[in-house]
Amino acid sequence: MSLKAIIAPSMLSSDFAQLAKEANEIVAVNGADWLHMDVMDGHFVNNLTLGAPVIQCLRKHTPAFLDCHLMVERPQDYITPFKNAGANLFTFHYEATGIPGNPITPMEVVQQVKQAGMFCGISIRPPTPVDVLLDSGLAAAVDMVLIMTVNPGWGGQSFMGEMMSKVHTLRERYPHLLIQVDGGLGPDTIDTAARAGANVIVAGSSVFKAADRKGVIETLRTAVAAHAAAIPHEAIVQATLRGKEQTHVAAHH
Ligand SMILES: O=C(CO)[C@H](O)[C@H](O)COP(=O)(O)O
Repeated sequence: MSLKAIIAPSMLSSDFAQLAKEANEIVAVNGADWLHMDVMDGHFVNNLTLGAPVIQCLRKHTPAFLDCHLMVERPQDYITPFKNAGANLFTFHYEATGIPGNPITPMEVVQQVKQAGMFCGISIRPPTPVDVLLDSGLAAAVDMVLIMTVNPGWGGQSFMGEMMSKVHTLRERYPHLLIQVDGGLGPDTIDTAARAGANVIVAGSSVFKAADRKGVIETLRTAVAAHAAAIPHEAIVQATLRGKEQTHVAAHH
């Protein structure tokens, strides 16, 4: 089965006190593909959310694909804990590496994530130009690029349409790349992102605050599918579909 769009609701907007229930429902009942887990350390961003212990607990309750977005300093310190906790995808920030306090290069982090056996994503904040991912070979080395469409830290912010030029540049250079966008995505902004070439959509408040969560997820999927080709990353597609199927099976027993 092919997949043109990956819809990843941000669990930051769910009820953390009922995380496992919310996670399984959003996949098995509402049709999401991934669970987007916002990991914030209170240093790289001002907010503090969850870490590997919560991922490990959640993994015991759901077989769904766990898309972990690490908004943390020293991302390399989290690779083994997240792998052991059951994360599928480990996305770290370019800006957290290659700096005086953390001189490890982003490419070294990519290699370590892959050696650990996870898919690897790299993210850039709004002020960071997309060029840093191009000639460095980073966009070609990772499984996914995450273009932030808000300043990371909080859900419920407004979508920054001016980030779409980054998505467009990446899509032109890398027709097969998974390009994730995160921040302010919903039915009102999805067409702009889909037209630019995004095919992995994080949506927090627009999904979890909706009366019809399934309808919002379907709207996002349809908009992306209108512009996207089938995702050619076979390993990620298989892991996604396996996670969905097993979540459906578990929910109906
Ligand atoms: O990474 C994030 C914040 O840093 C969140 O994933 C993002 O903001 C999603 O929330 P919303 O869809 O409500 O904007």
